[in-house]
Amino acid sequence: MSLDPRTVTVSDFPDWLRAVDTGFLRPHAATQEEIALRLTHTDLARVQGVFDAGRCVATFRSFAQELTVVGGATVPADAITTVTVSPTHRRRGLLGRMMAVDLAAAKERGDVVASLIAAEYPIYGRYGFGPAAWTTEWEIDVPRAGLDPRRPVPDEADGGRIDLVDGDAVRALGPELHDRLAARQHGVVSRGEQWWLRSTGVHVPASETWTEPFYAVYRAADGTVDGLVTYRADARWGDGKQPLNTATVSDLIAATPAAERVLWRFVCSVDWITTVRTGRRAPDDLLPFFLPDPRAARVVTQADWLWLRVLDVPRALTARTWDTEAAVVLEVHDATGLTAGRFLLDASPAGASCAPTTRSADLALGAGELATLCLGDESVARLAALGRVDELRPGAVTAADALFRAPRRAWCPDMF
Ligand SMILES: CC(=O)SCCNC(=O)CCNC(=O)[C@H](O)C(C)(C)COP(=O)(O)OP(=O)(O)OC[C@H]1O[C@@H](n2cnc3c(N)ncnc32)[C@H](O)[C@@H]1OP(=O)(O)O
Repeated sequence: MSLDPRTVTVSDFPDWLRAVDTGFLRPHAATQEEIALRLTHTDLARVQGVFDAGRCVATFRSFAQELTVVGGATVPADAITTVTVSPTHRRRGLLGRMMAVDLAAAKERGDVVASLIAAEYPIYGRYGFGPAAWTTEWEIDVPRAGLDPRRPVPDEADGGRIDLVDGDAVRALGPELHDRLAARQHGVVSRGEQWWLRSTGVHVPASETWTEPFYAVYRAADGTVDGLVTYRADARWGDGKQPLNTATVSDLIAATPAAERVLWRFVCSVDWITTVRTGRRAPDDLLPFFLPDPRAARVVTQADWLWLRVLDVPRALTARTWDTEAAVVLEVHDATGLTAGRFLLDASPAGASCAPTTRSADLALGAGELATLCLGDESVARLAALGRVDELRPGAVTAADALFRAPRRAWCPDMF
């Protein structure tokens, strides 16, 4: 089999899109207009394909992204997406080949991490990725929640207000609000203009069906837009006259916990809504505790979500903040060589330094474990108990465990 791996050209692009649809098991429906539109915002230099007798059989794309790390700073990330290999060509190393090309380019460019949402858990660990942010979805049994249906939301004491708005308003208000979320929540990834156009129904691929959602913004007492929720409702009735509607939230972002509280209570207060599906939230989301009976929020999904791969150890570890003080020498094993080495991390609440060292190592770990730890969402002690972090100096696990932890869980609200 003579295969041609290459960077995709404009003339390759329609067949490349066809191959993506094949890999993701969906009917190929892209129109000429859609293909032309996608080309306007696709950096072809970062689109790879493998061709067999002129036909695309493998796809891979990356794009520039900013990732918020612990403490609110952002680092440049190499966001990987649309990874597919045709079922006729799987398990011949095509993904491995495309991944190596992309990660080498990302490292060369100066990206600090690579990021992706893994379709299946077993795929990406071998490339040095690890799950760095998990996600939880709840279903709220509204009648059980104990909220008072006679009260307006927000109540008068709040002083703020909620307005139903349209997609134009969301595109106007959303980016600034999202910037404020990103500044306070590690794990958040940047949303470019395309994200807003797609999520408000302006640019929807032909393979997807668009249903116009409801959008509501929360303005605090001083008029600042502090929150935005997007939800859709079904039309289920029991006995023909008993409303049993479910509201499914596709996005709820807020700049303050007070705004989160008002918006969740608002969705639960909509007449006819008896069930609320929350969409992807952080595992430690405040949501259940906004309800008088937190047990009314039942976990329906809990899973790994954002996977990271560290490309630059010193920059990944110095960009974040640290709540305690410790110096630890990490021996990083990385079969690809991208980050292998021994690094002295000297961290304190005042800042951190991290650089290659010849000192003896305190802890040994793989690149995937480092990725899993870097947003503070996993415990060093747990990884040590699993045999995935080796303690080389007594006490190092305890010290590193306290050091790496973040006050709140990481949260990546987006699929990309
Ligand atoms: C970020 C994203 O886009 S996530 C979406 C990923 N894509 C999909 O899930 C679509 C359906 N699946 C596919 O298209 C393909 O099976 C892919 C892309 C996942 C893998 O492509 P392949 O070319 O078969 O992978 P490749 O041959 O390079 O395999 C590399 C290794 O990963 C392993 N591997 C690949 N996919 C899987 C999987 N789904 N489960 C377990 N192991 C896997 C292979 O066995 C191989 O292992 P080895 O190195 O020990 O021999």
